[in-house]
Amino acid sequence: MLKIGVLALQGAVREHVACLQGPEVEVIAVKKVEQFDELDGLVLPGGESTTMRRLIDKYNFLEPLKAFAETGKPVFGTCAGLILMAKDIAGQPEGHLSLMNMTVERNAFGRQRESFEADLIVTDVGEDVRAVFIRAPLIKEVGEDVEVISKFNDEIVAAREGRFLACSFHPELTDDHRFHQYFVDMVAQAKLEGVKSV
Ligand SMILES: NC(=O)CC[C@H](N)C(=O)O
Repeated sequence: MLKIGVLALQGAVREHVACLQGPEVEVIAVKKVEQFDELDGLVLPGGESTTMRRLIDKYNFLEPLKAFAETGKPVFGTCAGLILMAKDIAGQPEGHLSLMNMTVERNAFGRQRESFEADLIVTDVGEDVRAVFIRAPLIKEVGEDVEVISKFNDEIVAAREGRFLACSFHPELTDDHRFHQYFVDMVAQAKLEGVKSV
């Protein structure tokens, strides 16, 4: 049985829990730092990244989150979660968790396109993955070790760097669970291989 946590400070927590739950996965809504110890993988949901960061600081989650990522266990960030994972955020002095070597731009689609849906090709996931974008960020630049796994209109909307996965849309808001299955497979693989020693 794999144990996957969803950071439950703010945002689309319930939806991720529903998508991940399955015969091989126990899902835990993470509300206390002590819960990190039992997890094999972690999802950082969409929501509002500045609010999430405020709550991360308020409840002293920053160091435990970084420590969890350091163990080499997989982390998956969607939308605001992707923003939390980026090393650089355009227009801001520094990133939050700074896990992935990429620069993101928040609210990159402008007011006219606050939310929309599209079918995307996602490497190793599918050719017609339904993606819901809500005040979505874009990945403007990636470092060498980052694999771009999906683009929309030539702009990067999903990427993977080793055991870190991120997308700018909301796979948890559709009935298409292939993106979550891809992450579950990453978690299973990492558990099999063992985590990196810190
Ligand atoms: N749906 C989302 O998660 C939107 C992210 C939000 N625009 C932010 O900057 O945090």
